[in-house]
Amino acid sequence: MSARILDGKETARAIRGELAGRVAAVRDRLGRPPGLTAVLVGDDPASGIYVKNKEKAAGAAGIAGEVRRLPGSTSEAELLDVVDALNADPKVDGILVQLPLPKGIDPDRVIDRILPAKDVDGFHPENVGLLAIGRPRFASCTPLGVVELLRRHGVEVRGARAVVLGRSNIVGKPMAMLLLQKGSVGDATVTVCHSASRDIPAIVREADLLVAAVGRPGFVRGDWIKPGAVVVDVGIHRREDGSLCGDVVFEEASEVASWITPVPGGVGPMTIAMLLSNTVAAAERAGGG
Ligand SMILES: NC(=O)C1=CN([C@@H]2O[C@H](COP(=O)(O)OP(=O)(O)OC[C@H]3O[C@@H](n4cnc5c(N)ncnc54)[C@H](OP(=O)(O)O)[C@@H]3O)[C@@H](O)[C@H]2O)C=CC1
Ligand SMILES: Nc1nc(=O)c2c([nH]1)NC[C@@H]1CN(c3ccc(C(=O)N[C@@H](CCC(=O)O)C(=O)O)cc3)C=[N+]21
Ligand SMILES: [Mg+2]
Repeated sequence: MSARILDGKETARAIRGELAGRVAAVRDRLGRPPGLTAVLVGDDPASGIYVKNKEKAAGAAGIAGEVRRLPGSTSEAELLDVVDALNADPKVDGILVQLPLPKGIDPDRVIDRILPAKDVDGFHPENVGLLAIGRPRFASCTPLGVVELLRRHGVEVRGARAVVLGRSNIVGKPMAMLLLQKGSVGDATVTVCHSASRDIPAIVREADLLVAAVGRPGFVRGDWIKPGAVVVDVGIHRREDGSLCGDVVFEEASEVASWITPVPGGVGPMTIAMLLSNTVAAAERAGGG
């Protein structure tokens, strides 16, 4: 069997198109477009690429996207001042501080400082808590993108045995929480694996839906996949030849799965689409809308 492709690039394009009407309505009501500011500290090359992609996508959707580039020598206090200024800026609906931050800056202190109503990454404890109790406001963009990608391809999650590989606050944990939500895109039976989990291949073999977010290239092999399972690969790694690959050996898994995400062109573009969608939602709520 050859798996069908969960096309994140095309789906993200469609979502950007659908946001246009909402962006126009915000412009009418507020007299300005939705605003998103990404803060990039230091010059990590991968972070630089992601932030540039976000800026481009924002522009394509009619959102005023700005990048604040700060030197790697920036102190935590200086970064907190920048966050305070963005919190107070009425033209900024969404704030994103690109992770990882340089050593010496505590990411938790920075995330805690972002106004929850502008936290379009969905990393602030208030937004994480709202998701955990089934009242999501802003959910983390990557897992939200996964769920939206599945929904738009008609992939049924309800009742499925889902296995999430990875428990990070950005991907694994919120992914598990979204799949666990009551109704609509949730209602899965969720297992979460991490570095202390025993016999991961055996756990993965039970999965109807697998989400791989371990950050290890080629970690998941084809013979771990249950025939007909849905495979979502969040991992992204640059090979020595410059090409990209995921946490799953695509060539093997696509022989067994029913649906699979490619890398690139799968989860990555959906992450950015959800960031834009969260930003438009923040703008819609701004000024009492
Ligand atoms: N496409 C996109 O939009 C995005 C892609 N990514 C990519 O997704 C991947 C994961 O990102 P992120 O969650 O931030 O990564 P982290 O490194 O923060 O988390 C990795 C998780 O995987 C677990 N893990 C690591 N090694 C193993 C192992 N050998 N066996 C079992 N579990 C293991 C860790 O366990 P423990 O907790 O025990 O340490 C941890 O929970 C990366 O490749 C990243 O680049 C990330 C964000 C967005
Ligand atoms: N505060 C914060 N929020 C994030 O959402 C965040 C972050 N920090 N730090 C890093 C991770 C990683 N991440 C990606 C976004 C887009 C692609 C993406 O566009 N990927 C393309 C390819 C990109 C390329 O060509 O390199 C694809 O998969 O097709 C990938 C990864 C967001 N993250
Ligand atoms: Mg995100």
